[in-house]
Amino acid sequence: MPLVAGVDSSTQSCKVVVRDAETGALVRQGRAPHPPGTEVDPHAWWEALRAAVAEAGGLSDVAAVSVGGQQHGMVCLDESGKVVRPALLWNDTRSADAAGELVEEAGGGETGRRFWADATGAVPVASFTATKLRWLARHEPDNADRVAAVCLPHDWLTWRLAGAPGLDALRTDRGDASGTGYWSPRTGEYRLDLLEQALGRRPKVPVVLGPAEAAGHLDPAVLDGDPGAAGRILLGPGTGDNAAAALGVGAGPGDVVVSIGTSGTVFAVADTPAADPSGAVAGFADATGRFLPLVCTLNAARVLDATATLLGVDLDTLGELALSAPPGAGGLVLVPYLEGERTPDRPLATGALHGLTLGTSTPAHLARAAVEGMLCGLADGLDALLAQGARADRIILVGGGARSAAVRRIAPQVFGRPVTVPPPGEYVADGAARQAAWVALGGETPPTWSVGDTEEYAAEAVPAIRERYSRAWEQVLDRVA
Ligand SMILES: Nc1ncnc2c1ncn2[C@@H]1O[C@H](COP(=O)(O)OP(=O)(O)O)[C@@H](O)[C@H]1O
Ligand SMILES: O=C(CO)[C@@H](O)[C@H](O)COP(=O)(O)O
Repeated sequence: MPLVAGVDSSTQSCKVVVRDAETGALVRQGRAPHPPGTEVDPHAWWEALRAAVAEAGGLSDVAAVSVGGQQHGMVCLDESGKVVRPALLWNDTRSADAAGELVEEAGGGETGRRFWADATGAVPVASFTATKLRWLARHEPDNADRVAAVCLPHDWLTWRLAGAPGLDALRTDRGDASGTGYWSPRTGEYRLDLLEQALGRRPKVPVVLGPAEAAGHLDPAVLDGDPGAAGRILLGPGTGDNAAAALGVGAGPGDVVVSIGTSGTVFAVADTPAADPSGAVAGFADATGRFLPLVCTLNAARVLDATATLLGVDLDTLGELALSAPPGAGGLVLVPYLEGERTPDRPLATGALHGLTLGTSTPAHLARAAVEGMLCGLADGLDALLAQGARADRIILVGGGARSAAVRRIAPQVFGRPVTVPPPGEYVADGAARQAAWVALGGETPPTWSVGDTEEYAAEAVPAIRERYSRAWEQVLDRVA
């Protein structure tokens, strides 16, 4: 039984799974935390990956390994392959003005947004790599001048696993390339003109591999591995974490995945590329050769973390409190823009609490409002996805937040549709492992793995929750400068 490994280098932590390549059975796993903040030295991801791999029992017996990673992060390398500055992550909003500039330069307004949606599948927002490069050019010109290559978190980790063999060896895949702002999912080509427009020069970019094309071999020395493994362990192309999650849950036509991690994402696997000039839906590519129209919010599981901290309770108690309050929380609405927001595009916004009365000033009402507010942002994302032609025959709920019973039970009330919840698991790492199995075993499609027994959560829709939220979300303050 050949084994394969999958890595999820996500915002908060690194997770590694080792699975049977043919059946998908879980053999062993490990995890390690990432540092907090929206600017992170990539070496911290490397150390976390090493620790998670060690906890998972090493990689010397696997046939292939693939890395799934948080999307968009700007990893700049100099001529010698050294990291130029800490990476700016997808949730770092300092490049909001840069996003506006890029849209203006393309004609501004509807014209500018349509240009970018047609050229790259998505309208620039602060999350995308291109806007971070523009920020670098404006604010750190000396660093910008040193950039010889730019890549993404998963590209860099794959390259490190290969032994960092020179900038020409950088590899990526369609899924992650589609979040840069300088690659077109429609043509499958880089738009180096747009990269140059953003940064003022054309650094090297990773070669974009096909869905099951190997990125090289693991250098056993880098993980203190068995030297006998040299040249034997294949590296998969890897992909962005959402594309990996789609592979991990086996999403197909008619499925919409809602992932509640640090980010909240709502996405579908599609046969045709999306180009939404409103900017709500990003027309990404997936990890199988298809497309991944996606809506992303900056505020998801951490809204629950923050509310639990505010109330001085743990996450389970927060969930119990939320379920003890009535649907709609008696009119209390939490607008959850704790990190600014990406969808809607309000990078400077802060959160707000509306509808406080003596009656709603209870821990239970606040807990309920937090869960509902977070889900309302995702429900708006679902509507935007449906407006772009996606079908939602089934909604699959994953991510750390899906471990909350309150989230699972309140989601159908807010979405107005039942949700399907696979067993708790690491679906990004699983998707990366499934990609690795595809690379190791070959074939036209990835091997068929079962996710196990899913649970269905159904409930009567409570439209009043979203109606009240829709009147509240615009009424927030921007953060103090
Ligand atoms: N039982 C739970 N109830 C609510 N949230 C949970 C629970 N367990 C984990 N989480 C949330 O999961 C989040 C991490 O999710 P994860 O999908 O691993 O994030 P990321 O991929 O962005 O690093 C944490 O912010 C935490 O609040
Ligand atoms: O920016 C996006 C998608 O466009 C985020 O989904 C990141 O990919 C981070 O994901 P998590 O760490 O929250 O899973």
